[in-house]
Amino acid sequence: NLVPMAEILKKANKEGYAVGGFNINNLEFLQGIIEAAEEMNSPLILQTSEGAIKYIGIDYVIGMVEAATKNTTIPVALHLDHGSSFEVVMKCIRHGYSSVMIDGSHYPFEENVRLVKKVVEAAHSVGVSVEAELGKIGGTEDNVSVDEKDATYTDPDEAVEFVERTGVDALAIAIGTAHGVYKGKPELDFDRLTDIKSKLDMPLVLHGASGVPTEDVEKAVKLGINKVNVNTDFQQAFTERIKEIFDEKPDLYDPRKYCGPGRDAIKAKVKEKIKMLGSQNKA
Ligand SMILES: O=C(COP(=O)(O)O)N(O)CCCCO
Ligand code: NA
Ligand SMILES: [Zn+2]
Repeated sequence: NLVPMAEILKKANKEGYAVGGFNINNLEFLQGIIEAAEEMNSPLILQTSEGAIKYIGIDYVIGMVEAATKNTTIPVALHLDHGSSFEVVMKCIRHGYSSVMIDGSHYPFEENVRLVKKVVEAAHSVGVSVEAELGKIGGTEDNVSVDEKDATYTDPDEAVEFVERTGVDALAIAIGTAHGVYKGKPELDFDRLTDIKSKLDMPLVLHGASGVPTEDVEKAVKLGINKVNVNTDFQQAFTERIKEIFDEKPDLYDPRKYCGPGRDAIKAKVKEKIKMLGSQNKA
């Protein structure tokens, strides 16, 4: 049984820690992530991008997550990451997602407000939580892509107006992170985060956390980030372990012999992230 993301993030905001928004790409990601969270007694936000839903199939996503959470004691939300339209959001809600992101950050402000407001009314009417984004983070992942020159930081005053007019449960902000692998060292605008948090004491979300130094993520959490999205680091952990396996045994052909160790690598990396976010024993 799933819980609304708002519940998980309200507690995180109150107690000053962050919860992982960890993307699932296949069975092994789901198993590695849920096992790590259970062993760390941590709340968890499982999330799928639209690309992952296309790859896995939404019925499989729901079926696998149902199996994964059937006997769990930790609170788990199933969240649509970077929902691109009202229609996709409604499809996920209809299939049983407990939380959705509607990402209107590439639209003009008024259009973003209009779209998000519409999603919030529909989602909240059936107890589903909503995340939106204001400002644009850079990088490319799946079909989410923003040129460096188009990346824009979140304006604190705009953020206040945005939240008042939409009623979102969580706001993804742009303070210098980017999706995917960084080219240079990311420089986070901690003053901007402090300013936004002082004006909006609500759950704030950091996207693009893979490749951000641990101490910078820990500082962002201290300053008020309550959800941290991670995908690339887990994809790299999975892939690097499998490459190692094939270096040792190039003639392997049983997928369990390399996807199993890949799963273990994800699990270990998830535990590191949970420690970084401070959500251990917060279930
Ligand atoms: O913010 C993130 C994760 O970013 P990263 O992969 O840099 O950790 N995501 O939203 C995950 C997937 C994005 C598009 O599918
Ligand atoms: Na990143
Ligand atoms: Zn993202």
